[in-house]
Amino acid sequence: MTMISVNELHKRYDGKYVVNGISLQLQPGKCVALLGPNGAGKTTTLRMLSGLIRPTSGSIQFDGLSDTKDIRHHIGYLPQYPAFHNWMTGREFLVYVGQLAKLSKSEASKRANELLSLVGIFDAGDQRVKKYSGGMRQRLGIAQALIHNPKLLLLDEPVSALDPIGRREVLTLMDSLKEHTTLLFSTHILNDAEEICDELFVMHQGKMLESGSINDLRNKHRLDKIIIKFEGELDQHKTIIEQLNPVKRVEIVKEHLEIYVDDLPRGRTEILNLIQEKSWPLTKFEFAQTTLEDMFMRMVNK
Ligand SMILES: Nc1ncnc2c1ncn2[C@@H]1O[C@H](COP(=O)(O)OP(=O)(O)OP(=O)(O)O)[C@@H](O)[C@H]1O
Repeated sequence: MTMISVNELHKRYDGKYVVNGISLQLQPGKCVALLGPNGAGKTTTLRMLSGLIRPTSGSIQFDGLSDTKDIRHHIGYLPQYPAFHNWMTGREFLVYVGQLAKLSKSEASKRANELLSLVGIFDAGDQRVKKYSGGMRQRLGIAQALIHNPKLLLLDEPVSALDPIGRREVLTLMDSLKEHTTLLFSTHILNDAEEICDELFVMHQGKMLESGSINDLRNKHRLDKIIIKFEGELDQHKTIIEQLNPVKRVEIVKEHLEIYVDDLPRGRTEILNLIQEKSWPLTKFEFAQTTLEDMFMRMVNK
């Protein structure tokens, strides 16, 4: 069964498509990261999924429902920059949000207690929000998003603004929430995605570049490379190496040549033969593999 199914979603601002035809499916019980550099269109996508803004075109189906009004009851959303009433205590804030979500005062109060303990700030429940650390504020933000017991939790860059301690606290909390709800969160840091998720959507310039399990994507982007270094100029050597058959691409990185090959044994033999034939003054010859990180960094730096 699919929890949310998105087809050819577009959003246009000022004549420009900032989300440009993305399709995705989210299964219940999963934790999925929406990964992309700044400006990729992650926030816009999450806001469309949460029903806060309307798509220019395309469809979003939630559990078979097609009306965006219905969707909102099932979705909890934490914006990138959540706003709190700083003069309230954490508990007062959650009771207030609970009442906005149409809970009675006593239900809201019970729910506030449950959530304060779920997100690990029960002891700080009677402190004013203005005294909270960044990590505590995000945890309160997550509690707020869970107030109506949503089936799907959307978190927009929940750890990006936090220091390492806050980041750790919130990632640990998110990891534990996976048992209760389906989780989709945006980030521009692959490590965060890998730490708690099994699946990735990779966005860039409004498009979905990749999607799938982190393991599958790792295997897909694993390419062998040979790193070599010579004394002297590299440009000429690069051009000659590029002519070899097993060589797919050559890059100059920090005075090294990085040679991507699709057949490592053949690539190694042909490159070594060439070096010998030309008597190039070799100072380094090393093997490595590209990773998902490399793919992401190349994409971001394009
Ligand atoms: N309301 C708006 N009006 C005009 N342009 C917008 C609006 N909202 C977003 N954009 C533009 O859409 C593009 C995508 O923005 P979005 O915030 O969705 O990206 P993002 O991947 O979440 O990036 P970030 O991590 O920086 O928030 C950006 O170029 C942004 O300037």
